[in-house]
This record gives sequence, C-alpha cells and structure tokens, in this order.
Amino acid sequence: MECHVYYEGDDDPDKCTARRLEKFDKATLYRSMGQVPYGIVLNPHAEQALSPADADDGLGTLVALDCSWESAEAASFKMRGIHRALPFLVAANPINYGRPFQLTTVEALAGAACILGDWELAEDILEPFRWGETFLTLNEEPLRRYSECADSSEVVAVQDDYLADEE
Ligand SMILES: C[S@@+](CC[C@H](N)C(=O)[O-])C[C@H]1O[C@@H](n2cnc3c(N)ncnc32)[C@H](O)[C@@H]1O
Repeated sequence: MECHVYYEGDDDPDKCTARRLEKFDKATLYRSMGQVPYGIVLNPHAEQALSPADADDGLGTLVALDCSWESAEAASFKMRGIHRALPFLVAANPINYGRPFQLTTVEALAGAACILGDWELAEDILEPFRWGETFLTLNEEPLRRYSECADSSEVVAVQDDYLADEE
C-alpha cells in the first residue's frame, strides 16, 4: 500500500506531518489536485466509514488532504477515488492529544492502513514521529476490532461502543 497526499500548504510547515513524511520518503506530496492518483480518499465528511471491505477497491493507494482544519471543509475534498471517513480513533499528537476524529495526516494514513490490514505500513510511517508509537498503543483495541469487521456497518457498530463510553 502507498501513501499519497494532496498538500494545500496552509498549515504551520514546522508542525506539518505530511512534510515530514515526504522528508523521510514515506509519502508522495502533490501540489496539483489533478496529479493525485485514484485511491481511498480519507475524508472526514464522507458518508461511509472505512472498512476492510474497501481494501481491493482502493488499488493499494491511500490519499489524504493535508491542510489546516479551518480549510478542511467538505468542498475541499475533490480528489478522485472512494471517499471514506475514519471511525472513532483518538489523536496522539501533542496538539490534539486524546481528541477523537481530528487526526493529523500521518495518524489518518496509519489508522487507515491498520483497518485495511497493513500494520507494517502504519508502523513504518509513524516511525519518524516521537508520539507515533503512542498512536498505535492508544488505539490498539479499536483498530484491531475495526480490522476484523466485514463491512462499514460493522465498523459503525463497533464505533458506537466507543462513542457510548465517551458520553
Ligand atoms: C485537515 S488535515 C490536518 C493536517 C495537519 N496539519 C498535519 O500536519 O498532519 C488532516 C487530514 O487527515 C485526514 N483525516 C484526519 N482525520 C480524519 C477522519 N476522521 N476521517 C478521515 N480522514 C481524516 C484527512 O485527509 C484530513 O484532511
């Protein structure tokens, strides 16, 4: 599986996880939307949750949009592919630690890789980040459970357990 990122460039470059992924040769960044390959587009506004059933349709390609959360509105996700939202997972990065759903680009790519069964890729891309391993530790149980689901509706049912705990 490969990681691709449309890079908007409107976020703090020093904290940008996509730039760090590029620096360590773990993802390809694109400044032009037309160049982004077809794949599974990680889109928090998507109607359907990512599940292992998507593995074959994504052609081995994960796509994220790296931009500030202010500009991550639904209309910004114009990349070609299958748009999927990630189910309940919590951030491990110091800015949003413990917060669900609002993940950094690398956390989103790593979470998606685990759900699709590629744990090795997840460990590899998180490696350049001090808090990378913590993301997998914090989310170990939900990620394992999501990766055992047959489809999106099962993923949503598992997610409901974690949302109920949050209330
Ligand atoms: C809005 S950007 C913020 C990037 C941040 N500036 C960084 O340095 O990583 C995060 C991207 O990760 C993906 N992402 C994050 N949380 C997600 C979720 N809950 N569902 C789907 N994709 C998500 C999306 O592609 C989103 O645009």
